[in-house]
Amino acid sequence: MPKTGSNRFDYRAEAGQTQVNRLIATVERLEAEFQHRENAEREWATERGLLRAMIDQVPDYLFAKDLECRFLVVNKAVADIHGRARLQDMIGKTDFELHTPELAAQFYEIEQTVIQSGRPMIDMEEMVLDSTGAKRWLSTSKVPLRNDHNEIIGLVGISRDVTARRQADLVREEQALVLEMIAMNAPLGEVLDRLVRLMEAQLDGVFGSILLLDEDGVHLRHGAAPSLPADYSKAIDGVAIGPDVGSCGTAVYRRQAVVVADIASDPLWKNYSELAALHGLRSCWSTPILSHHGDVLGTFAMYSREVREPKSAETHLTELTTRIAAIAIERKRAEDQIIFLAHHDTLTGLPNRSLLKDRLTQAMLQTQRHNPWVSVVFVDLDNFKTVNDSLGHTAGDALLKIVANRMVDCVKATDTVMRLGGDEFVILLVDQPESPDAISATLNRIRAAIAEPVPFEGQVFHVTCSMGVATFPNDGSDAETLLMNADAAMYKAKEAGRDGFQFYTAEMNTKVHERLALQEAMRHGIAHCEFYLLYQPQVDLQTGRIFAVEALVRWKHPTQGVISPVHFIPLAEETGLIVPLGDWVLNEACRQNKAWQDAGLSPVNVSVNVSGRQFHEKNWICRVTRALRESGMEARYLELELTESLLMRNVDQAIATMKELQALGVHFAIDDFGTGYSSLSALKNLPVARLKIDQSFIRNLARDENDRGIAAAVISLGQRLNMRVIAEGVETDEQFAFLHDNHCDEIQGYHFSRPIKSKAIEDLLRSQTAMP
Ligand SMILES: Nc1nc2c(ncn2[C@@H]2O[C@@H]3COP(=O)(O)O[C@H]4[C@@H](O)[C@H](n5cnc6c(=O)[nH]c(N)nc65)O[C@@H]4COP(=O)(O)O[C@H]3[C@H]2O)c(=O)[nH]1
Repeated sequence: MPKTGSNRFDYRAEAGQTQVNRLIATVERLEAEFQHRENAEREWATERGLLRAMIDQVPDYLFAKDLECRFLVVNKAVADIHGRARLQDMIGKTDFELHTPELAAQFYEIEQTVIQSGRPMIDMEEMVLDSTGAKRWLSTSKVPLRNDHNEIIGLVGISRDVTARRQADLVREEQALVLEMIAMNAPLGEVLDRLVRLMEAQLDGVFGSILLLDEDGVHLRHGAAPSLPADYSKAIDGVAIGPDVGSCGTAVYRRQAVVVADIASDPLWKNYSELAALHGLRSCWSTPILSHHGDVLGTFAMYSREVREPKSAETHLTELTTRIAAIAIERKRAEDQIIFLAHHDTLTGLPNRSLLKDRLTQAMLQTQRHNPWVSVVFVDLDNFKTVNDSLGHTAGDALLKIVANRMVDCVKATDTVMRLGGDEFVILLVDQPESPDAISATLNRIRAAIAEPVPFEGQVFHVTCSMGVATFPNDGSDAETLLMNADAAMYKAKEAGRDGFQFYTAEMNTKVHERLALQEAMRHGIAHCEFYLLYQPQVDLQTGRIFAVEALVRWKHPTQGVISPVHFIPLAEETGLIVPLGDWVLNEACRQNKAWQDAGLSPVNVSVNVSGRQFHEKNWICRVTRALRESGMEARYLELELTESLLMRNVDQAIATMKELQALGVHFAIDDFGTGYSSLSALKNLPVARLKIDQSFIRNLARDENDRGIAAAVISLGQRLNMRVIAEGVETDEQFAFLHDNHCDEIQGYHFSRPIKSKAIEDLLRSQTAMP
């Protein structure tokens, strides 16, 4: 560049160069700065974008509000829950534009507290309605929003949707309440009602209904439907289940859940869609309620006014609630069953003793108002014990059931037949006209019905009954007296020959007292040796010789004189006094027989009657061996007479006991043969040496063709079973001749000798010993 002549120029040029350089530097700096700022802005935009994406993708609700609680920032979740498509639509809004005034005011108050106090609120539970109107539970934290100068300029909030947890908690709490109700025996209707309401509270726009399956297993009955239209519930009450009976009838029929989303078009509802439409019901899903055994107890149905299906959470909740309904129903049924069992006899299903006084008292109260009579009829079966003992308990039970049904069939629906236990029944006849004839007509019907033959497992047996009647108000003014008097009348009917009835009369009470007195006197008599034995000879028909004597007990009462065993043995058996008395008889009979032998008389057997009560004593065998040991009499001279019914009660047990005694040498005879129901096979296995034909067949031999046939058959049967056959109660020459002609082995009866004292037997045996 030229230096001379151009100093100014140079200067200027130099100056210009510096300026340019500076400019360039400035431009470059600006450029760099600009670049830097651009970079920073780009980074900032990226960061903002990331931040936005982040807060929008968080499922929780995030927002910031200014001091007036207007939205400054919201994330997408907030816009969604409020049904806004764009985030901007939320900015500047307050809760008063989004929620009900009450809810908005509540939010406003809380937020102002946060802003003014500067203290955050953490994890508050609050309920909001979403854009669809559904309830949502939020767990919300709100903290103050501050600027760089630490001044509060608003608040920041974050909310989490805890609706599912909250619902589960509520359901659990409600379920616990319902279970508590079940445990506290609340009425079933109330429990089911609560369950339905629980479901309704959880599922929006849904009405619950519980139907119960009737005992007949076919019809559905109303259980609970607090929100369904009452007319609709009424219309479906009693509907029969089937393959196309709406949702519920079909669910029970199929034993599986049935979901009908649109009642109007579903074929399962073809017969009921009109009814549903009438009440605005559009969808129905029904779940069968199953017992823990898998039996259907009813249905749990949810109706809605819209076409819809249950969501999986709803199905889950329905299943859970249905299980609780099952527990409630089963519990109620068990309770009903317990109450029924407590008041009813399990065998016959009739009311039992526990209801008797109550029913009787009620009947008497009614009577006082309307004035007809109430009769209490005590019924006792006459020969039930024989059937039960000889044919076993199954036959006995079957008989009781048949007899119970027959009695029920004979009386009016308003009368009550009750079983007291065993073969004792009480019938309560109410609304009786004041006429003994009308009562007699009813009782005769009952008597005839019971006496009808009873077929059982190929056999036919007969029972009769004895009945005693006491009528209110004449025969007693309270339940207790009436029952006692009816009982006394029944005893009278027994005494009068059974198979009949007696009306109570005042004298009967003395009979009852007499019985009690007799029992007491017998106890005293045993302790004071008032009993003694008579002996009745048993004679061999071929040789005419006495081969045995039967020991028969007598009671010498200090004031009443000698009492026959017919009068005291049944009572002794009933009260258990037969055990000590029977022991005494056995010991005395053995002692006496040994004494005769020791006196040099030809040895005979001694036959002793044994009652069921004695035979079933645990140490019966020991008692017999002790009697033998103490008397010194050989076992082969002892014969024990057991009745046919006693033996048949438990044949195997009887055989075992008998065999043990037989091994010692003791013999056995079956007494009163022909009055029970021995089976031939049982008879064959019994270790019995002798059959005693019951005297009732001998008594009428001369007159009764049947009795002659029976006696002849028993003789032949016994002999074929290798037993000796003895006829008892032989009184007349004709009887004797018949038995002789029919080859009976032995006889016992007044024809030869009455029961006589030991001294008289001694004389008879002595004369026999002297005979060749
Ligand atoms: N009409 C009539 N009767 C006759 C004739 N021959 C005997 N008798 C009676 O018939 C009964 C026979 O005794 P059973 O059938 O064992 O019937 C006995 C027996 O079942 C029971 N019994 C008697 N003593 C005892 C005993 O020591 N223990 C037990 N468990 N029962 C006894 O009392 C029942 C009645 O005994 P009894 O009054 O002594 O009556 C006796 C006897 O006196 C006759 O030709 N005509």
